[in-house]
Amino acid sequence: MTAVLQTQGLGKKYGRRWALRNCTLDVPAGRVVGLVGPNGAGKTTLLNLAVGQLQPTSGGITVLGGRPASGPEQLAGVGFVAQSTPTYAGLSIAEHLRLGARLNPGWDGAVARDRIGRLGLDPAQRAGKLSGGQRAQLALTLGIAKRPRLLILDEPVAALDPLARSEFLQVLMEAAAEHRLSVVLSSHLVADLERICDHLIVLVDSRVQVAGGVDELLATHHRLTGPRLHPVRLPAGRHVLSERYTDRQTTLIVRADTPVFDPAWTVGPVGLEDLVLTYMARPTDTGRQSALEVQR
Ligand SMILES: Nc1ncnc2c1ncn2[C@@H]1O[C@H](COP(=O)(O)OP(=O)(O)OP(=O)(O)O)[C@@H](O)[C@H]1O
Repeated sequence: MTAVLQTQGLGKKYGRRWALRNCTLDVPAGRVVGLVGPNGAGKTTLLNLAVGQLQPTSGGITVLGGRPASGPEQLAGVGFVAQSTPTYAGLSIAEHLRLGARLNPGWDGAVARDRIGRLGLDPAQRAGKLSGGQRAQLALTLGIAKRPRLLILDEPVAALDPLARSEFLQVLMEAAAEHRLSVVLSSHLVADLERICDHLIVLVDSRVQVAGGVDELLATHHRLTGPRLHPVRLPAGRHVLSERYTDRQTTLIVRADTPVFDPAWTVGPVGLEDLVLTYMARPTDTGRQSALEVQR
């Protein structure tokens, strides 16, 4: 697997407090990768380290094979749409595009103008007068027209209404396919991630709880329902991730790399939302990357 972003024991401390600690992960190239995890898991810290806006306190991070923001090639290769989708309120859309052209050697003016046209935005409009959704689209346009190899987006759609969110994700999906971008997108909205991501990383307390292709994750996780049994015994190779009991019934979420055929259990699929919630609820495995990594 070629990785566009790799961390090894990465940590960032603010004063005496760790925002990210001992984080080890790989982000594969050529994928749209969803980064999900609870509040405070360290997602924003990780993404800011990846774009060189923060410096690590410990451990290492490699982006596109080099140190983040370490030179012109690195800076040109990585696009970033931050949480607040920052734009300059006093500048018009056209001025943003001119600024983009000045600052980015690989700037694709035709892509930028085409996207602004397709969005129906007036180039003379000031960014400060745009709606939240339009501002997010402008920030995304700047990120795409830079023609990076890796585009990183930190919760870009959190403040958008469902329609604006859907339009934003549509543009992102089109750009990822058209320009063969590697994308890392953090979000709490699993349904959105399911729509556009082909790879998922669940980060809890700086640790990767599970990572893998979305199809593989869905194929290897199952909901087993059966009579109340305690303790539960399953054949080797099945990892029980969660157990729920009622008076009569046991429900398990299980990871199994081979199909589960067991007459004692009714086997059903697990949706991505439930899968993410299951891993978010599990205690973190301190000190090493989760053994539950699913590779293509
Ligand atoms: N500038 C800062 N100064 C001090 N502590 C910080 C700072 N930024 C983040 N933290 C702390 O670091 C931890 C990780 O924060 P981070 O924003 O990276 O998490 P997150 O996973 O992005 O959370 P969310 O989903 O809420 O955006 C949190 O406990 C947070 O309070």
